[in-house]
Amino acid sequence: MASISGFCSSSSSPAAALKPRRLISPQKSPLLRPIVAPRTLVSVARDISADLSTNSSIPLSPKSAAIEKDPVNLWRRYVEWLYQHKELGLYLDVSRISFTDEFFDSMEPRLQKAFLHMKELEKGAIANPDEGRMVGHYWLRNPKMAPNSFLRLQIENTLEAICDFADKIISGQIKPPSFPEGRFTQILSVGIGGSALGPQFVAEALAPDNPPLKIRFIDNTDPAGIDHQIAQLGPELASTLVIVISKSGGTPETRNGLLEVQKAFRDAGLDFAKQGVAITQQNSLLDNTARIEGWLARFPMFDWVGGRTSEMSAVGLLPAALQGIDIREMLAGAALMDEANRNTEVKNNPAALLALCWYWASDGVGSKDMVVLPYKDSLLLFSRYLQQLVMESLGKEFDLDGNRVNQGLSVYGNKGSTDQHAYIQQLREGVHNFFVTFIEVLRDRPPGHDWELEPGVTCGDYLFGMLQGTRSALYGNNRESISVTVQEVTPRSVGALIALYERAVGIYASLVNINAYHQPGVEAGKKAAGEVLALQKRVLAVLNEAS
Ligand SMILES: O=P(O)(O)OC[C@H]1O[C@](O)(CO)[C@@H](O)[C@@H]1O
Repeated sequence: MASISGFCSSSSSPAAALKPRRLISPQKSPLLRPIVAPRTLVSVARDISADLSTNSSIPLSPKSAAIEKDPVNLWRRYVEWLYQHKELGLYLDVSRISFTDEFFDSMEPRLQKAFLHMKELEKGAIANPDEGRMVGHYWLRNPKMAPNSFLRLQIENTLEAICDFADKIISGQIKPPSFPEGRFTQILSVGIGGSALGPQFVAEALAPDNPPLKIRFIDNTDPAGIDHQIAQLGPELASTLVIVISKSGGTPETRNGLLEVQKAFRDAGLDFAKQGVAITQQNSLLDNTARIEGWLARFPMFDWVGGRTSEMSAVGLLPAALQGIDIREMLAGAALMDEANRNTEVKNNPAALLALCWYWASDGVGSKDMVVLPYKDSLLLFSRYLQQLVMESLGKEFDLDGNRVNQGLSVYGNKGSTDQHAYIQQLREGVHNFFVTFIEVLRDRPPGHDWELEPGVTCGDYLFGMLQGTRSALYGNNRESISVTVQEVTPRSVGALIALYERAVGIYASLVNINAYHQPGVEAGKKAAGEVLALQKRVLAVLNEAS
């Protein structure tokens, strides 16, 4: 590709140069390995000075009895189990999940088996027997791992095409047809499920304050919602790029969204085809429609990428690139994380550690929900994104041997410290049916922008304090938690987070012996909806005949 502008270029992570304020130097602690999430140290120090054993107001279940109450032992557990990815600046603290050594030993052979499954998957095994397809989202960030050169080239060429197209749209080389002096200013993304959640999460997390193109989403068949999005665009409909995303190319909600938008274009006297872009599988209904109608562009969705793991395919990369997000950095972060997750030593494999914690916390049967609490506004949609990734993958009626297991792991969450003033009350004192994942971001603001709103205290210090305080208060009442810490929210760290959870889901599915890569339950709902619509048509026909 001739010219790749900033959003597609690869550069070294700004996190490398990060020096957050008021951080404890790791060198000051002889117990620490070279890099430790420095603010986490503050929290451990805080726990050492607190007598956690006096906080418990709920009788201990046998499992809760494993919760480490001695602050010094908790500290040792933290040091022993802390996972650090130095290049990514990512830390995983599982010390507040109280799995025992016996549990760990008993899971080790199953984890080794899961690693073999993942290896087979990456080599191109048919991992979705229902649909007879491979599951290759890992190849998207490391095309060399693709099982053959045809697939490798497909991935590389698509990435080049995305960068090239985004470059031309942003630079104004490709112009809106009825606006020859201007350039495209808006994206209207039409898609649902995996064809919306990743792009929504990434837009919220990474889009700059003034992106080259602003993005809006139609992700439902709610007429009022659709009207609202179109009304908000107003005259800018003329400079809107409409990206219709559907792997299957036949999802009814997405089709309806497309028909509604096409009508809005007709009403405004605009030629939709010249502003329409399709992301879908080759020869799908959507692909054929876009080809026959001569849409502005078409990008492929591969059959070996599932909707919920499609963020690093054209589904996520094209909208991100158009918003000025460095997609090569996202891919680099994901590739680094994938590499870490190929480590067969469990302690050094963050996805395996996560899967192990989920299994312990939910008894391997989903008995507890996963509450995801990012303490960063821009990560607000992470839990919503994870909801599909985790629940559509793990929520299965049968295991791989055909036994009825009704597996799953429920995910919900919003953000800290906002939720402190909503449902944390119940988490601390109410029904004990969850474990928490805290997502901590060390960087408060870009360097040079912070200020002290009280002597010695910034706004970000409050956020940090709320996270540490909530975690300690929950732990004091036998509520377990995992903490994931990143230096800052960058394309690289977001790519790494996505890859971390994708792999953890794959490993967990293997631990509980289910197929993570199909969604038969969703099909049942779609079929039932089709029957309702068919019935409505018959009723209308009868009424029309009668009148
Ligand atoms: O991209 P498509 O084919 O429109 O599907 C959208 C979503 O529908 C599902 O197939 C079922 O809800 C999801 O797995 C998928 O992400």
